[in-house]
Amino acid sequence: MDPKEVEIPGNSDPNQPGGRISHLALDIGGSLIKMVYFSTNYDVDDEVGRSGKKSLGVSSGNRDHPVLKGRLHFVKFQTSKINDCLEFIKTKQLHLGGYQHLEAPPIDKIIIKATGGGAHKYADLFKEKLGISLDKEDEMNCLVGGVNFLLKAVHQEAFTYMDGQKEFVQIDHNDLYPYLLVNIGSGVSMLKVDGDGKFERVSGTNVGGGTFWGLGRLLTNCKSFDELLELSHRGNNRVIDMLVGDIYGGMDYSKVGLSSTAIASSFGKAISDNKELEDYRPEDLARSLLRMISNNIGQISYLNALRFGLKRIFFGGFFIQGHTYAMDTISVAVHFWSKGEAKAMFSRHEGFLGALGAFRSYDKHGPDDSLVHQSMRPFPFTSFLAGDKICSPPNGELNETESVDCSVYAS
Ligand SMILES: Nc1ncnc2c1ncn2[C@@H]1O[C@H](COP(=O)(O)OP(=O)(O)O)[C@@H](O)[C@H]1O
Ligand SMILES: CC(C)(COP(=O)(O)O)[C@@H](O)C(=O)NCCC(=O)O
Repeated sequence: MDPKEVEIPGNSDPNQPGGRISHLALDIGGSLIKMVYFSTNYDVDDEVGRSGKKSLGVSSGNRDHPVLKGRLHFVKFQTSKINDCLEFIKTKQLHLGGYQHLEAPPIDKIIIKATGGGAHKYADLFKEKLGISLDKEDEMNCLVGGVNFLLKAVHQEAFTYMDGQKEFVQIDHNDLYPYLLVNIGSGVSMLKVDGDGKFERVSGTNVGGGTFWGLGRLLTNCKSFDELLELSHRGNNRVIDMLVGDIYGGMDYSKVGLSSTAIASSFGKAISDNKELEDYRPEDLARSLLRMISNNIGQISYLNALRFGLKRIFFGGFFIQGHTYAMDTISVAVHFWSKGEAKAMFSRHEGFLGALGAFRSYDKHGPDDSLVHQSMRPFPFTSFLAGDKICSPPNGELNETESVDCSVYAS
C-alpha cells in the first residue's frame, strides 16, 4: 500500500517559508505503522501582536485564546513496507522538527518518540536511514495515554454501535474510570484503566486482527486487507457456520437462552458439507471469519469486564477502523453475555491510540538540554487538553491519511 500524500493545506506546508512540523510520533506495530504529527506555520499570538491589538507569548496564552493553530496529521503504512514510511518522513522532512530551515540540521542529535514493538526492532534502521534516534515509549502506556487524551479532549470521540445505529456517548470527565480498554491490533491486549497512567494489562488473546487478515488471506486469496473487508460485507456466514437451529431442527434452545439463529459452531458446517475450500464463496468465508473473531474478542472482553466489575469497555486498534460489522458483532457479544449490563464503546481515532500516546509523551519530560526538546516542544502540550479543541473531519471518520484542524491553548 502506498501512502497517499498527506494534504498539508495552504500555509501550513512545512516546505513553505515559516512552515513548521513538530511532534512527530510513531507507533510501529506488528501489522501497521501509525504516524501522528502536528503542522503549523503561524502563531496566532504573533498575528494578534502584528495587528497591534494584543500580544501574547506561547507561555502567556489562555484558555480562551489559542496560542497556535495547525493541523494534526494521521498517516499509516504497512509495517512490511517500512521503507515507504522512511521515505515519506525523509521527503517531507518530518523528522527535522523546527530545523527544516537550517542548511545543516543536527540530524544525529534528533530524537523521535516511538512506541510499539517496532520501536525496538527498527531503531537501528531509523538511525541508519535517517540518522535519528527513537525514544522508546511503552506501548501499553501510550495506548492508555492516547485513549484518555481522546476521551477528554475530543468532542464526540466515543460512540456505541448496535443494530446499525451509531450513538455518541457523552463522557463525564469525573466519571470516566475505571474502564476496560481492549486494543485489537495484530493481537489483542486488555487493560483495566483506573486513571491517567494508572492501568494494568489484565488479559490478552492471540486471536486478533492479524489472525483475521492472515487466515482470511489464506482462505480467500485476497490481496489486500481492504479487499477482505469488502468481501466480508457481501458474505453470508450461515453458509459455513453451524447454527443452533441446524442442530435443533430449526428450533431455539430457549431453555438456555439460545436462539435458533445463534452460531453454535463457527465454520461447523464445513465438517459435514462434503465440500472443498474452493466450493465456498470467498465472501462467505470472510464473513464467518470476521464474525468468529469479533465474537470471540467480544466474549473475552466481557469476561474480563466481569472479572473486575467494569461496565464500560472501550475498543481500539486498527482491526475495527470504523468497520460496522465488526463493531456490531462485538457489541452484540458484550450485550448478550452481560445481559445488557456492560457497554461496548468505540473511538473515532481507534487505530491511532498508541501513536497519540507517544505524541503526547513529548510533554511528560521536564525541560532539558537535548535537541528533542528544543526542536519538538515548541509549546506546552498538555494545553491540548483544555476542552474540545480538536475539530473533527466533516464525515467524522479518518482514512489512511487524514488531518484535523486543531488549536493549541496554553495550560
Ligand atoms: N490496511 C490495512 N492493512 C493491514 N491490516 C489492516 C489494515 N487496516 C486494518 N487492518 C487490521 O488492523 C490490524 C492491525 O491493527 P493495529 O492496531 O495497527 O495493530 P499493530 O499495532 O499490531 O500493527 C491488522 O492485523 C488488520 O486486522
Ligand atoms: C504483543 C502485543 C502487545 C503487540 O501489540 P500489537 O502489535 O499486536 O498491537 C499484542 O499482539 C498482544 O497483546 N498479543 C496477545 C498476547 C496474549 O496475551 O496472548
